[in-house]
Amino acid sequence: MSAAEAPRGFLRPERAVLRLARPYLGRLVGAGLLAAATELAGLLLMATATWLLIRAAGRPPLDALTVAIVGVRALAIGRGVLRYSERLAGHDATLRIVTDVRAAVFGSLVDRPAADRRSGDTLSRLVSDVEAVQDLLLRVLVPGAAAALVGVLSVAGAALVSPAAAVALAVGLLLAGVVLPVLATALTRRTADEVAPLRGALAADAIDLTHGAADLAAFGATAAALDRAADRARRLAGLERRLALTGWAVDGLGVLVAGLTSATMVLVALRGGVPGVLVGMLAVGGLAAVESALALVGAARQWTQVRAGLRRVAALLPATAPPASPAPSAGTTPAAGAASREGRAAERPGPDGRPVQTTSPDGRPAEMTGPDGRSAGATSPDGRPAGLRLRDVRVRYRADGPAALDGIDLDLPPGRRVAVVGPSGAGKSSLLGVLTGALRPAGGAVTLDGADLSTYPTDRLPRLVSGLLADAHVFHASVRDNLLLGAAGATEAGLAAAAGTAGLLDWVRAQPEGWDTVVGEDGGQLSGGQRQRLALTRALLAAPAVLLLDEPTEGLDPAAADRVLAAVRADTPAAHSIVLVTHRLSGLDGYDEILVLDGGRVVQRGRHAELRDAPGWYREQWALQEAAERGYLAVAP
Ligand SMILES: Nc1ncnc2c1ncn2[C@@H]1O[C@H](COP(=O)(O)OP(=O)(O)OP(=O)(O)O)[C@@H](O)[C@H]1O
Repeated sequence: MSAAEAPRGFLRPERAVLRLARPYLGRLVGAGLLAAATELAGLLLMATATWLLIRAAGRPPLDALTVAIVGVRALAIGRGVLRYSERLAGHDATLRIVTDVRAAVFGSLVDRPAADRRSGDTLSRLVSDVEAVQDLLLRVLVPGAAAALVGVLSVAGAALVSPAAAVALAVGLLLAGVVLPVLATALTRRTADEVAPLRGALAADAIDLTHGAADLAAFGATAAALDRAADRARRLAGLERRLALTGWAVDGLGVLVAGLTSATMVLVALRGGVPGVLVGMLAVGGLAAVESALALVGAARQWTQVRAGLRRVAALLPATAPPASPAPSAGTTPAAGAASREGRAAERPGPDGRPVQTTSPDGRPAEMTGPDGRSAGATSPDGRPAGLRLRDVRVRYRADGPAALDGIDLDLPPGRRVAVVGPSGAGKSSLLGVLTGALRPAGGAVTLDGADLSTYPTDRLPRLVSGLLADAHVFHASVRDNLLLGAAGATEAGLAAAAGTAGLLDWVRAQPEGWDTVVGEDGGQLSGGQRQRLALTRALLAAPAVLLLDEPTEGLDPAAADRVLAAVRADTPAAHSIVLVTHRLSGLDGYDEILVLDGGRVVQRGRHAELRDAPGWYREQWALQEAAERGYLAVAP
């Protein structure tokens, strides 16, 4: 939720939350009184112990000390009992209130349109944001109220002994309980405001770097993404150091205020002729009172930290302003850095650290180059680069397990379009894994323009061979940033062309934010089909020389799938080859070769018309899909 969604106005979020606390007001006040009694017991304990020590130094008869000795013991034990009771009462009241708040938030979320309910966001509101309510009550309100009450009572107590000392104490308490908390909040607010989104962005980085590792590697963007995450971690560490330093400085000032208050009380009491024993009690009592007021510094810090969560919770509670549409939050665009906006220089650093143009976003074919970056060595008889070649490739995931690929031969000269089909588990995705270099074959040879694929640097290979692989990760970033991952310098016209091919353009244009629409964690704000179209657009925009597509139309209805596949084939530059893995056999008639895999072996290969007429898996599947689709078309609107 954006800050725009938060209810505004003085203490509006706090008031909205506390409205739900009304039925438990008695319990809350009880907890506050117990907290104040605990602090007072501590203060009286110090004062009584001081009186006892000073009197005992004069060796009076034991009878004269008995009451004080019993008082010290009773206060020491009583303070522990009071502290325990206060915790019990405070948590009891707070957990009851939090239960009600959680129920109200849950009810409000359920009533919202599904599009507004991102899973991560929903969970965060129910868990961490509602915990902000708990912190407000237990760490801000209860200790704050207790410190204020103890302050008033201790000033009144001091006034009975010495009005001048009471004035000094009141000034000390104001400094410790009002000025220092305000100062601490003012000094840390801006830094604390930067820390929260940065932590969120770093958490999103962690998810994208793990879940999106395959996609980052496929587009050669791993190093850049790691650099960005490291940079964010460095910035966060710097901010947290600054917060800690400010905290220490404020704590130091607190100790100074306590010492100065106590010293001033002693001086004015002595000048006023107060007896020595009472002066000692004033000095120690003053120290204890200021120390309990210093708890307000921590409470104020806590308050600034929980306000963002409180605002989000308050926005969902009844009788608050209806929430506005969510806006993209800053700092949660991990892929954003990978891809910069149009107009900004957006090149990816090459292996030597200098920027390189990684793709051909305008649709020009990426040039086939050898592992050393120079133009390709081996050429086919007609003089064109030889492209990818697989010979007798074998893949085994476990040494003692069955072969996932067994004796695969494949030629992919530039411009060739090959489809790979077969039953589930036949080895189709494994074949793509071999082509990207992600899977090292146990036997056979994989060459790209005559050079062994494994000799290509990992940052160069993705520019030549990449695409839409299984379970493509969609980053918690804008549509634009998700797309620019594979083609950092792409223009808006390039984005529109690729999105048009994948059938995403109309949706993008219909969004108020257009290319800047944030798609949510793992594309959670998109439908399955939109998510797939986005991943396909990204693959098309990267425009590698060998485009790999693993089930690119998954989640699309048959008619849309046919449209997208035809557009992809038509719009892919003629010199680029395509390897399409699909369960769908329609639309394959334009492919140069279709491989039917089963149990890791090529059981049939040829063009669509040949395979359709030959007995085997392909013909059976074709007949089944035809019949199913005739049924679909008969009922489709
Ligand atoms: N990471 C892995 N570890 C172990 N075995 C694997 C792994 N990935 C795939 N396999 C096995 O290799 C074989 C081929 O799997 P692959 O994913 O290539 O098939 P597929 O044709 O793409 O299947 P589908 O159409 O269901 O996606 C299967 O028997 C599968 O169980």
